Amino acid sequence: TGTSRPQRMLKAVQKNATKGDPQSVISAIDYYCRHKEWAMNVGDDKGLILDSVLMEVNPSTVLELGTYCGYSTVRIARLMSPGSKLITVEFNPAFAEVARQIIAYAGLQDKVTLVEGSSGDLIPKMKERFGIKYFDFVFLDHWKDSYAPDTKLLEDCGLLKKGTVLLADNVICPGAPEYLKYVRNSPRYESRYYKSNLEYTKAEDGLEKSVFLG
Ligand SMILES: O=c1[nH]cnc2c(O)cc(-c3ccc(F)cc3)c(-c3ccc(F)cc3)c12
Ligand SMILES: [Mg+2]
Repeated sequence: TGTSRPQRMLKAVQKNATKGDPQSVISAIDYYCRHKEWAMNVGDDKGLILDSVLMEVNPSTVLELGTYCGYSTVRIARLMSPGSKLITVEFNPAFAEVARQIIAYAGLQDKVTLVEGSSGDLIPKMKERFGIKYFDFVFLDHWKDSYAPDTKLLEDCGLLKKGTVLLADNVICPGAPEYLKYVRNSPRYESRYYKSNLEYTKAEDGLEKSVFLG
């Protein structure tokens, strides 16, 4: 055994980024994944769309499903106002361990609570464990088959309010057809597709933005 891809990504951040500078962490990861070793970060193309939707919402509470190495966690938290909170859920302990270090290297650990476990188990515990009433913004980037069930679970747990924005990665590649059917056909959502590219490639992918109407 040797190092894992996430561990090599962390090394690249520690070598090439400046501690406490989130933009340099983002650039170091994008450079590494574009020129050295591909990895499933949302990336710089889709990342610009994530940034603009996030800034439009200016959320006080954010839920991220799927931390991986913390790239999108850093992208989101760097744009959040003082006092706002981001909860990010990661199932894989090895990913979570690297993500904690990348988030800390960016200096964003005070805004971010990283929780290890399954989204299906953790979503019903958000209110009691983290004192969350509602999420203003949800970034779905964990596993395509979980997007629809987890969205219904967020509704059932009363964690969405009128105006909450859901933004889902990979709705084309690898694709989340059941999720798209759900949010595009439900009268409770206003949805639109942002066409882009699969991270660090020329393949098409995109983000689906869905506003909960209450
Ligand atoms: O699973 C993912 N979660 C969150 N974001 C992902 C992402 O941004 C990209 C990919 C992805 C990987 C390889 C490829 F050729 C195309 C797309 C995946 C993914 C899909 C199927 C897999 F079997 C394992 C990874 C994920
Ligand atoms: Mg993704």
